Amino acid sequence: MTVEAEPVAGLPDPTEYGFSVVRESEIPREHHDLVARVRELVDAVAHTQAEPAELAAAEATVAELTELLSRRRRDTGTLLLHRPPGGPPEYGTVTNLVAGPTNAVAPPLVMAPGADGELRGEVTLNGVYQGPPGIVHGGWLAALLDQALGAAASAAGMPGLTANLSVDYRRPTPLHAPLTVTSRVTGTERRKVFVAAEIRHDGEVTAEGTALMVRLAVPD
Ligand SMILES: CCCCC/C=C\C/C=C\C/C=C\C/C=C\CCCC(=O)SCCNC(=O)CCNC(=O)[C@H](O)C(C)(C)COP(=O)(O)OP(=O)(O)OC[C@H]1O[C@@H](n2cnc3c(N)ncnc32)[C@H](O)[C@@H]1OP(=O)(O)O
Repeated sequence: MTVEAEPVAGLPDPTEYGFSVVRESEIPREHHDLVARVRELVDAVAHTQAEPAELAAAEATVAELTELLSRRRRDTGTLLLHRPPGGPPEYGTVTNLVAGPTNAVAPPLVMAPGADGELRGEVTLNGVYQGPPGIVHGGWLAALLDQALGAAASAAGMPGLTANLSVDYRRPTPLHAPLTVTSRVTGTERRKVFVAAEIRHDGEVTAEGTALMVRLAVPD
């Protein structure tokens, strides 16, 4: 494959384009703790068989908390700046659906370089991510792969948007079980970055995907 793309030497400062940016270290520990609790809450709400009066009491309590937390909100597009040791700075969104540290819907998936030059992450999904009984929803697996694929391009200094994504589901992916996600860049051509990723359970590939990421064009 022709190698014509070059890593983005220095992305422009996103704040110059109207983005808010937070560093990972700026998110208080208490916010991480709250997100972890809300993840448990989402799972509890999904599975509860509480009595109607208990449900009504819980609803009132949650409404109060929502009001409290909504008094000071971040911009939805706020970027999270991650500075991996030895790698280029990477931007994601702080509320990214798959990896956002403040998004209680995100498992989250954290990808980091492995010994073999791949990106690697571990994730365990609870019943909130269910499709068929006991099995992870295929759309969610596609989301995990998309994130891992985008992260591979970003970690190589070539962040972009997914232009296309192809997923093969090889085996049912179990809930409540540790999953390993791996991804890497397989080739580049002008602004096109070709990437591949896998999800494994117990060493066996349950889903794999390839994507074309088109590198961000730096605005004039
Ligand atoms: C300003 C400072 C910013 C700082 C950084 C900020 C943020 C960082 C952002 C993100 C990166 C970080 C991590 C995110 C990680 C994961 C998140 C998951 C990924 C996503 O969730 S992402 C959302 C879903 N995604 C979209 O929302 C894309 C919608 N879409 C478009 O925005 C355009 O469609 C685009 C940009 C894709 C291309 O548009 P474009 O105008 O820039 O480029 P163009 O069309 O010229 O294509 C160039 C070459 O790609 C070929 N090409 C294009 N499309 C193709 C296709 N489908 N199949 C085969 N080839 C294709 C052409 O044929 C040409 O090829 P060739 O070079 O050979 O001529």
